[in-house]
Amino acid sequence: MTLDELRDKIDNIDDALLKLYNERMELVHQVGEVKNTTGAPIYRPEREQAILNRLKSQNKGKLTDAAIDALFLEMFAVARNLELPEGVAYLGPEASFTHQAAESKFGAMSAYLPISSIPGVFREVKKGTAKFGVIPIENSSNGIVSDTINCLDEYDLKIIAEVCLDVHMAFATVSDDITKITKIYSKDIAFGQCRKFLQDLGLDEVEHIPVESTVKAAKLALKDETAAALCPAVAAKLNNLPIRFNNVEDDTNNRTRFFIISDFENASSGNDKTSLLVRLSNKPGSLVNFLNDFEEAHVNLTKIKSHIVEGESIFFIEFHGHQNDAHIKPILEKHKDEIKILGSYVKEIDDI
Ligand SMILES: C=C(O[C@@H]1C=C(C(=O)O)C=C[C@H]1O)C(=O)O
Repeated sequence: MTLDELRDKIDNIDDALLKLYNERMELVHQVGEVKNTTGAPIYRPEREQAILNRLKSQNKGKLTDAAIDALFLEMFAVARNLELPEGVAYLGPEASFTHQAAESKFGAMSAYLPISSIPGVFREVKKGTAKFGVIPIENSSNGIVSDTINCLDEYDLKIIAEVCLDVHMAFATVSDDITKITKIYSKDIAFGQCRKFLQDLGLDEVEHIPVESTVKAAKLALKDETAAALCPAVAAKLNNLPIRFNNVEDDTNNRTRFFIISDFENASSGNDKTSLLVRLSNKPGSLVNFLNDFEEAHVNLTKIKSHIVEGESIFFIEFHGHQNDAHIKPILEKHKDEIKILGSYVKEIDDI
């Protein structure tokens, strides 16, 4: 086929897609009307996951699973935004990893609100400035984010989804001669994450200047030919700062898990995880007794971390299943005075 013939065929497919998209949006609108009569939330992550699973299982074409996610998640986000524009507060600044996590769920059409602290994200969702909040919960190298646990304890909001991102750092500078670099800007934690790379390039001895965000690091490095930034590739691109090396972190499996919080509870998807905060009485065996109930019901516990809130020890616990599942509900009911259910949501990963 000639180029023109191929392009004619593509144009015909795009025309058909446009018609189908509009037909689909009309149906989503009708679903929205049904939801409005009952006050049900527009966003249903478990329904979106079911659609993605179905499509992936029947897919026979060139699209990979990741490509199906990318195309359809964006379409879901567009559909929801046509129904009700979504405000998404995230731990900023722009181009932070949390921003990337937010965009992976809420697409290009949502109204994003960068917030400078984790408690600030919770406050804005509670006030209703934003319908959704996105915050980090744990990193594979640095562990649990205490601020997030404290806020989950303090605020009456629900975890409605989890997102896991690979965390990669880039080394970016306007200089084309690495030996002329005299200072490196980044977040304090990132210098430690890239220590071996800096040693290998003889950059461990130059001045390391910690700044509040990697985006700020990129901005500062742009103005100075003797400076470089350690920052996510998107932060460098956003500031037109040339990337010299990609993936410079020591642990290339470095991952961060994020929670999406809102003011509603998800229905069961059949593939869920639940997070709890547990305050047990200070008696011998109370933790073992609590955990035994899960074992007896064959519930797969995936995480247990102790955490101190205002001098008091609490446990952050996660398990496979939904809070309304028949084998889980009685356990949560039995311990209702000791637990705070933080949310049940579609399981994206087994554990970080
Ligand atoms: C249309 C619905 O609402 C939203 C949009 C969806 C979609 O575009 O398919 C799916 C789930 C919801 O987030 C629905 O709940 O079915």
